[in-house]
Amino acid sequence: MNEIVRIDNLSKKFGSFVSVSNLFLTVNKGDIYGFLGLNGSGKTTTIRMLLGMVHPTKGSVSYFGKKLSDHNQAIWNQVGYMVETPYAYPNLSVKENLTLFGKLRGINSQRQIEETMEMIQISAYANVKVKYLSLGNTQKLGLGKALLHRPSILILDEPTNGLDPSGIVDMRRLLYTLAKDHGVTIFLSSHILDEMEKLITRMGILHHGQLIRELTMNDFKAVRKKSLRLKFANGNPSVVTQLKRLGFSPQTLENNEFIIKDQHSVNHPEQVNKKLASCTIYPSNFWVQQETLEEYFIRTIKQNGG
Ligand SMILES: Nc1ncnc2c1ncn2[C@@H]1O[C@H](COP(=O)(O)OP(=O)(O)OP(=O)(O)O)[C@@H](O)[C@H]1O
Repeated sequence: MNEIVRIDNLSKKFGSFVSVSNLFLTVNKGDIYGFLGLNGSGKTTTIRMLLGMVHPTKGSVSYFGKKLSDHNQAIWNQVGYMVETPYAYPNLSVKENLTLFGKLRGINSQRQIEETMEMIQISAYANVKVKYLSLGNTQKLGLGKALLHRPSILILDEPTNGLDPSGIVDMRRLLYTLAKDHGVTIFLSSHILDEMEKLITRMGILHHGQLIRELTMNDFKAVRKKSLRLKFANGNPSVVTQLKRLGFSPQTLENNEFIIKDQHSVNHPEQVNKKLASCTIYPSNFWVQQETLEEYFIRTIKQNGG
């Protein structure tokens, strides 16, 4: 089945405050779905409803076509999650912790524990007590707990929270490997948009509890703004006139930098370069600037009332 999660008209009110409003969303097999939103936009509330930790005011959540309910506990055999820095016993080693958490889930196979440690790339620390682990490795261990029963989908709320830059990159690579090599579908929220840009295959932007945009990474690559940038080593007051004479409509930035935005030029920078050279205009830097996910996210939020 392609559709793993379906969120259908989901809303949550706390008193009169609407935290999540009329949310429709699907997560398909193989997605690495980035759930993006500012602080307080309703991401955690949604994730808690996905995990049955918060009861929706309205709407439903389904996994594999079956609605989440108290009578359908078997669903949790296929779901793994990490919603906050997960607990581990500090005086037990990584392996002892996973063995213990495995037993609580009815998993007694040492092989499965070893395989889990390989999946989360922590085997080198198998015998290290958890209290001596870095935060990055503690988060990996949390992922290991979530993966012990080999779920089809992993739901993660801010998995890189508190990690240093190298821990963040490590976590991104690990999640990519889990999706690519182990076929795990991932739904995750994060604030670190430049990392998300390198990882996710689809995204939903949540704003004031509403899903204001949903698109694939390929859609994003097609719709993001692009412009041609020219930078000159030295100031030349006639550049703008020369560029206009060549048919361009340049905008001037600081530091002898100019932007050309017309689509033909952006799509054919080599033709622009040729024209410039024919008039002995030689920029020291010449490149196509693409809107980053962070810039696109901020633009989308602003278009929706900021
Ligand atoms: N139990 C609660 N009672 C009252 N209001 C709540 C409760 N839980 C969340 N909220 C409110 O709902 C809104 C959404 O909160 P939520 O934690 O889901 O946002 P978030 O997008 O996860 O933010 P962050 O990125 O800061 O974690 C916030 O305004 C928050 O104050």
